[in-house]
Amino acid sequence: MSKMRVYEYAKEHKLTSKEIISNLEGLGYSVKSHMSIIEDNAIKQLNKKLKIKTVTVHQAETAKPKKKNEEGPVSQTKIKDTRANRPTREMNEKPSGVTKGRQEINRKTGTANDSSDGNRFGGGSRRSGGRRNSRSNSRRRGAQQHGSHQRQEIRLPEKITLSGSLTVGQFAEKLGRPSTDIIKKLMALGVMATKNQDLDKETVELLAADYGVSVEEEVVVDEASFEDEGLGIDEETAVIRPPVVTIMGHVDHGKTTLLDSIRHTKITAGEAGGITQHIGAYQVTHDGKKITFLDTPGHAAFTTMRARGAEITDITVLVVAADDGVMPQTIEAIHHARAAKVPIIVAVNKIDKPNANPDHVMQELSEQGLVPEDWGGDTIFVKISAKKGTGIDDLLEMILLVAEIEEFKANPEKLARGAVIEAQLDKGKGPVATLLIQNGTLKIGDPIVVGNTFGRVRAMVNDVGRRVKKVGPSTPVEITGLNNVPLAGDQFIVFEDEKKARQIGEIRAERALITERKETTSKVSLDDLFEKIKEGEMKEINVVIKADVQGSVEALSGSLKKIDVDGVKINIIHAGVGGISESDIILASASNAIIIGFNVRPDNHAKKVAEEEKVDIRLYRVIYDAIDEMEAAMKGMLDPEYKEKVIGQLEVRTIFKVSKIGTIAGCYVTDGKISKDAGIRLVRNGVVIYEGHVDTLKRFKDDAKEVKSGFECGVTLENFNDIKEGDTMEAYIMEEVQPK
Ligand SMILES: Nc1nc2c(ncn2[C@@H]2O[C@H](COP(=O)(O)OP(=O)(O)OP(=O)(O)O)[C@@H](O)[C@H]2O)c(=O)[nH]1
Repeated sequence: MSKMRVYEYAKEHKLTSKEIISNLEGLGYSVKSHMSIIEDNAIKQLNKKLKIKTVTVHQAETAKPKKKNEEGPVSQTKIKDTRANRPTREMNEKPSGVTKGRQEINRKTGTANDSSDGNRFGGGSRRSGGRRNSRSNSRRRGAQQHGSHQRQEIRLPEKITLSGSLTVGQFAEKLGRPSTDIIKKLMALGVMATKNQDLDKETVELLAADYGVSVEEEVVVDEASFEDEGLGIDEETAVIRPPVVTIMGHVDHGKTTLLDSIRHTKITAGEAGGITQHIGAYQVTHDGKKITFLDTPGHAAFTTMRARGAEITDITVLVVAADDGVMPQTIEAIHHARAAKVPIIVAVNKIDKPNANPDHVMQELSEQGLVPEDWGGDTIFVKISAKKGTGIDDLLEMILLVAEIEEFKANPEKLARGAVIEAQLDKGKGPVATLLIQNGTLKIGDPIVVGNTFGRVRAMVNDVGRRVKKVGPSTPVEITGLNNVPLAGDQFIVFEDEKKARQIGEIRAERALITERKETTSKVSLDDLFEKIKEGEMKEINVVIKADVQGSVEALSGSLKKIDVDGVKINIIHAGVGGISESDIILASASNAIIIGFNVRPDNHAKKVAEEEKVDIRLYRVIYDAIDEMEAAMKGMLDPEYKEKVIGQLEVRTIFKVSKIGTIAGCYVTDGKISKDAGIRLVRNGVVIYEGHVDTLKRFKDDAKEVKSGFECGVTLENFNDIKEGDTMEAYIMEEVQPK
């Protein structure tokens, strides 16, 4: 028997590398990793042991503590006891509305601003009490001996719960007291309140304290910030999911070639025959196991996703060309993968090249801390030729091996969660987004919130262009049915009902708008603007874009930037979320820009300023209308090319000299026509002796716009009187050459 690696032995015996490692360790061997070599002797011992002890190993496995993605069930509410005993000082810091009344309360009752005195509302008898409200709760709840409480027969609750604010009526209901009691109490304290008036948290707490009732604050989990919850992976029910792999490396080292090579040789079994479709990610099957590859190589995309909070990559394949070695972007890629704590597999590419030097690559990478297993390290190196397809199977096998060790898991039975890989606006389909399912299963019809937009999954198409009805974890799928275009890296969540999805989607859009507004108000700078205008000679149209959500802003900016009509481009000087404001108008006015509003309108003040400043505001509800109109406007804006078109010929038959007017040529139109706005070339004996414009054109005594062939007319020329009988006139116009 010869020696073999741990994973090879595991594969042969249909066990996991982990199991083999723990068995070897049980036999007293020290094993570094799944790539470690097992010597002949150990194999013999292992064979012997496994026959007897396989069961034990499994038991040991199940008893192990859970490792990754360990999260408890997501609880909806957390109860926090805020005990109604707040320092009076806080009240004085917030003098507004109902809250303001409490300041007066303190003055009236003469209660000291001191938290040790809990009886802020009580008046005479209370003031001498000096007890802390929270401590006196039970006594008061019981006998209700003092003041108005004596008359109340219904027992007060021990505590009430509060989330946000309560109306007077709601508060009364919670206490089991008539609203009038509460209103009276507030009145006594100098606050005039109606039943429907909102009481803020502090007021509720103070009133409750006065009744000796404690207040528990219900902290509702903010469902609109679903990113904060994590993916909700439940280890108890989680099952293994395919790994998601990103390929990184230096320019020209073969990332794209590798992605293509894997895709073409390994299209998901059963899906062969489908039409390869670029949706930003694809899945292949190797040894009956799936692997998902993100189709956008390079760390820019990887980092953009991460910057947006989406951590979708499980494994990084670092491509290094064997004929070029470690390059700046190779090192960058290592840093990015490390920052994301993603395991790295090195693919030493282009080994088919005569000058390939894989050892050199290994040595250079060792210096970066990626030491090959053969050299005692723990980094997997695979030698490949992406071009020739060499070593692709080995690479896939290593990816599956790492996946086996890492145990990437998800709960297919849950509602789907995940991230956007890419998204765009399709002319026919509307917003289209490729989603990667990270947990749960996504189904047609699912109400979904994606980034700051929402919708209902209308259709799903997989990476080979097939329509699918549901997709599980680690699967990329292109969906339609969203209201707007999300951004790559945005996260998504499916809700049970559409109403909820809409509600959450709207909250998120609103929040994004507020954040955006805060950011943009400080960004606008006229100085920058003038700098930009001074730059270069290139003709460009300045545009300010305002839209309802960030997705639309980006979709619109992206499409407008792509418009290029004979070298004239659109220059977006400012783009933001929110209504069109005065500052947008001023900006547009100063930079001679057009404002494009998508699903937003200018407020009245902005409208007025726009009129004064003569700023053009264009409002659209369909992104494509905006783009089409801009393009058309740009065609009109180009310096038009003109060519002359002769429209008529005239003969000068008589001359009238009129002192005040000058020379009137009595003409006959021999061909075509003459029009008032035509250009005229006066030709005498084949020589052009005048070129200019018609001054007056008359039929008998009346002004005429045009006179056609076969008719007579009187013509005077602009600043020219030397017209003679027998001259001919050529009438022409300049015609714009339409751009193709
Ligand atoms: N001989 C050989 N050439 C290869 C191999 N893999 C890629 N190439 C060639 O290397 C060049 C660059 O390959 P790409 O796949 O475009 O490299 P990339 O890393 O995606 O490059 P960027 O997209 O520019 O970052 C192409 O001409 C490929 O044909 C290989 O295994 N052997």
